[in-house]
Amino acid sequence: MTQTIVKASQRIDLEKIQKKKINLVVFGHGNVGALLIDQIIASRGEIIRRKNIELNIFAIANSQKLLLTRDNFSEDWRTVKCENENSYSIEDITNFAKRFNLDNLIAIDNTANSEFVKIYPYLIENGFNVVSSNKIANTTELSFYKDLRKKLKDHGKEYLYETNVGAGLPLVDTIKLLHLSGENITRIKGVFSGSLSYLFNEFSAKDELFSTVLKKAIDKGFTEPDPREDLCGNDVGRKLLILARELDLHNEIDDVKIENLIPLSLRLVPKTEFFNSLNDFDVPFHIKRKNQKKDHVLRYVGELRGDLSKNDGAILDVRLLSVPKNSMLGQLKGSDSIFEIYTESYGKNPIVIQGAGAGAAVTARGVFGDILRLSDKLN
Ligand SMILES: NC(=O)C1=CN([C@@H]2O[C@H](COP(=O)(O)OP(=O)(O)OC[C@H]3O[C@@H](n4cnc5c(N)ncnc54)[C@H](OP(=O)(O)O)[C@@H]3O)[C@@H](O)[C@H]2O)C=CC1
Ligand SMILES: N[C@@H](CC=O)C(=O)O
Repeated sequence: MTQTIVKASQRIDLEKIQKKKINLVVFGHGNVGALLIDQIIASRGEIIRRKNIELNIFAIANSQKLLLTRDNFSEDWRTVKCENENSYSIEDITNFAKRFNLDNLIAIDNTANSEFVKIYPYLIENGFNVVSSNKIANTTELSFYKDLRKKLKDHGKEYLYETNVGAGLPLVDTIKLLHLSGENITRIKGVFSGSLSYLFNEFSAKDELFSTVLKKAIDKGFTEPDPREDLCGNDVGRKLLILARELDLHNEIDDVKIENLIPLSLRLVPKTEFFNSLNDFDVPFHIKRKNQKKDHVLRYVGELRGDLSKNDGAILDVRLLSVPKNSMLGQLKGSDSIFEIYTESYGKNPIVIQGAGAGAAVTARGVFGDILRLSDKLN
């Protein structure tokens, strides 16, 4: 009997020794970040059991406050008292990791902040890999994009961002693999935005006001933290640019020709005035809906085409189109995105990736997928 107990405890100790511990800091705990933290905490035991990988969230931060723990945060992380209520510096996190010899570090960016991405190089220098739902680092100047990749290479670190295009859909990885394997991608076309997909799918199918459907899209968490980023076309423009750069094309965001959906009268007004004036969308979009051919619907479509064998040969555009209801794009429902990927080997029939293109839960799940993929690679 005694012998059995000793053996059992020895086995548990051995499991502890073999367990791979991954140390995570989560920046941003809004719609996506908070769900991600909940998902990780809920799946922690199962991941230890199945993969022998222990996901340890040791830091959670927003723009003001930082929570740090030597143990893993648990379900009650929202009620944990912050010791420093006012501000923190990024060094508080890197120093904490050094002090407690934390390795296998992953920094997760669930902000939409354009300044925050400037911290990536510092994080990488200090031993962090990066996973991000934030699209900014991949869509600022090409020089930053390239320097970041060089920094990653120099420090042997990884940067994963599958959720940058198509939320939880396996799109970036598919494009990356096709391109790496020498497959010539000739064109990518689709409805890249989950929120605008929802907006036009609902608006085209029902007799509702544009502003009513828009408010629903915002409430459902499909839009960017600032929904004007979706409506002006920037978010779809960024997604196109991210895919273009995956194909080694040397484009900048200004190369994307974007049809801005915001009425001229609302383009320069302050945010509160914008949200108080959503009715200004109603008449112009009612006219667009009414003036279509029979059995046609509105879709906001992104397209990457041109001579993709040349670094500067791509044509990138984002337009509101009226398409036949029974076409592939016309049949979209809910917040589904659709991506048609045309390649040389697949000929006229594209590879099609379709599914929920927005929403906090699917996005958090996609970020979680990147964390697991990265965890597998770490020692
Ligand atoms: N919703 C979706 O379907 C999808 C979203 N994404 C991306 O996910 C990201 C997050 O979106 P969402 O959760 O809706 O955004 P939210 O606005 O809900 O949350 C953003 C979070 O980031 C924090 N934050 C802002 N600036 C900083 C900073 N400098 N340092 C640390 N934290 C900061 C905010 O904190 P504070 O409150 O202090 O400002 C907040 O906690 C965005 O980049 C979005 O593009 C990607 C794919 C799909
Ligand atoms: N606002 C975006 C969210 C994901 O990137 C969208 O609507 O697709």
